[in-house]
Amino acid sequence: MANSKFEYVKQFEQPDSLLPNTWIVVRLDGRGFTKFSTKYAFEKPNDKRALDLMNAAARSVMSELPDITIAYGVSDEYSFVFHKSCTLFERRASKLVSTIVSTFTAYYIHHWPTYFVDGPPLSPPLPSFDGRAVCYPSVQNLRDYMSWRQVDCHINNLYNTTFWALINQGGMDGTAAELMLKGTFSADKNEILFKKFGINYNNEPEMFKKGSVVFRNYELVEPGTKKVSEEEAEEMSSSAVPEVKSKSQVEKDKKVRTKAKIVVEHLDIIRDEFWERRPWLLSGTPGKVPKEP
Ligand SMILES: Nc1nc2c(ncn2[C@@H]2O[C@H](COP(=O)(O)OP(=O)(O)OP(=O)(O)O)[C@@H](O)[C@H]2O)c(=O)[nH]1
Ligand SMILES: [Mg+2]
Ligand SMILES: [Mg+2]
Repeated sequence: MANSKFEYVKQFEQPDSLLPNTWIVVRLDGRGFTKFSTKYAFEKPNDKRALDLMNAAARSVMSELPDITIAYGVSDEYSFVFHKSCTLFERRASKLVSTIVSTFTAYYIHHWPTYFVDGPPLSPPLPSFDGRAVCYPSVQNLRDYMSWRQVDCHINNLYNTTFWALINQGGMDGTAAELMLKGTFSADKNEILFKKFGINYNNEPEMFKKGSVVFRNYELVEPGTKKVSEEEAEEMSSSAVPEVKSKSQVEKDKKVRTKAKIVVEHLDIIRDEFWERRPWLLSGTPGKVPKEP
């Protein structure tokens, strides 16, 4: 077919492929959730319904996109990780980000009535999310990114738990609570919680303290057996030439991934153990699907 005289406008489209052979993290974040959480009376500082809803939406995203290796969520944000060998959408940033953000938003709204059973139904302005993609060249960089988010979760949660205890149980107003916490360290906050309110921070729900990690579950590897150490994983995935899997291997991996159960856990992802027991997360090759009991 002959080109129309308008077709030249295609030249204005810019390529936006992400750097090959790097880990892609797409992080989304709720737009104006300070206001949104007030509108729907989220419990302070943590609303289990809201977090379970975020996790349900993330799990739905993962089941629609088998290329996602792992996801981590806290508060109104979620990070989705693609293996460095991933070639989905030719690694085009806008396609990856817009697909993840719109799929997540659609499921957030879809699952809303399951988690907010008693409250008012959603009404405009409806929840929306922004998103960005960042490339990390090494396993160490990727793990440091994940650790950064989980440390952030811990710091914010300890602060918020203490802040709201001072207000709800201590009868302080926001300004006084803020002033009291100014310049305090973690140990001080733990002590305030315990001495003033008898709260042992360690006994707070794991989801609040650690955030949520979503991944495909295969048979766990016993530590000390067939584990892939961080160095080995780094070696496996640090080849200068991007790993190219055959089409049939890609299809086979996809089948196994689709079969695997997607789980939501609240685990320490900073320490080695989490990664060592789940070598498939960094190797990119699916593990063995556990037999039904
Ligand atoms: N009460 C309550 N609020 C929450 C909960 N989770 C998230 N939020 C709110 O969501 C906000 C998320 O912070 P940000 O993402 O930094 O801020 P934002 O208001 O969403 O603004 P932008 O992200 O810049 O659009 C928190 O400050 C809380 O106000 C929850 O479980 N309970
Ligand atoms: Mg936000
Ligand atoms: Mg946020």
